[in-house]
Amino acid sequence: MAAGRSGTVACAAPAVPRRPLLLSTAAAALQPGPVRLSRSGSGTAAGKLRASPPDAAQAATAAAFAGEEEAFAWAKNDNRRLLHVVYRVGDLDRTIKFYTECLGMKLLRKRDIPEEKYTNAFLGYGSEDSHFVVELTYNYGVDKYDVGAGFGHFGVAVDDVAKIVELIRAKGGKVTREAGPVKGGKTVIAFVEDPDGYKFEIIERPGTPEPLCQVMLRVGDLDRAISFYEKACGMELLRKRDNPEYKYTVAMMGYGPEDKNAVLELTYNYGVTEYGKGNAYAQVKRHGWISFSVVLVYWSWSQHADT
Ligand SMILES: C[C@@H](O)C(=O)SC[C@H](NC(=O)CC[C@H](N)C(=O)O)C(=O)NCC(=O)O
Ligand SMILES: [Zn+2]
Repeated sequence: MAAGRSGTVACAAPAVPRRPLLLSTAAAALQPGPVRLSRSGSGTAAGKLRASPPDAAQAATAAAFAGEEEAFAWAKNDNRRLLHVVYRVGDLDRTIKFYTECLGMKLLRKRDIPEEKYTNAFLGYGSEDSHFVVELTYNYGVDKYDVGAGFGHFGVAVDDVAKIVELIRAKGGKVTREAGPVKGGKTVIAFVEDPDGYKFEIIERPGTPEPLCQVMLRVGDLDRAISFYEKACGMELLRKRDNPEYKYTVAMMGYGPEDKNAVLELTYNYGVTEYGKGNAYAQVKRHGWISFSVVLVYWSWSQHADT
């Protein structure tokens, strides 16, 4: 059984105002006025996060933010980082084996939620308190997902790309692009695929403190995407580079220098304004877009709502 793939990128914002946070971001532009976040239903992520119009009490709380500018200012002034990226896999042990034996990640924790019929596993290059990690979701009985083109790749920084590529090949991993300088640049990269077909760009960047260094998403309008991640998520545009020879522009967004922090790599391919439903990308973009800000604000809120 296959299902559309979707994923979200979550952030932590350890220090946030102690008032209930209302989602008042570019995402709320889809609904009049600020909206409140809540968990409901029993989606794969232990209840889907929903944004819903506020009732009178919530509207009163919304006064806590004088307006959109203040809400955006909050996003900008917060001390935050990219926390984890969550996506679905068809066989948890198969993926854990590949990520630990071929990509050098550690299994950080695993939790089974039988009542919701899914199991999560967190893997990364260090503790979740200080590193960007992956959160894998296995839904009982779903062994295959439709991986399409809106999601581009994860980036893993290593000391020696060629060596990692040979290790992956020796272990039966799928190398889709041999080690060598990136087209139009100098950085040595390679591409491999994990057992579900998610692409990993192996990037030669010795000594980085954050080996899981990129999530690449293809976007249909780069300026719109940059504005969202700046305004709604408080990210900074770290670098923008046009590659006319290869007809794409890339923008790196994040909360700190690219060589020390995980970043969102937004790729605009000339003339491609959306990544079709057929490959389940629209909801990944929309889902990632909404749940990105929802998870971002929810995470902050949930950390303080009960204190
Ligand atoms: C900055 C670094 O992390 C990159 O990922 S650049 C790699 C480069 N990207 C693209 O070409 C993006 C456009 C492409 N049409 C797409 O949608 O993925 C890349 O993949 N280069 C290929 C190579 O062989 O160098
Ligand atoms: Zn990349």
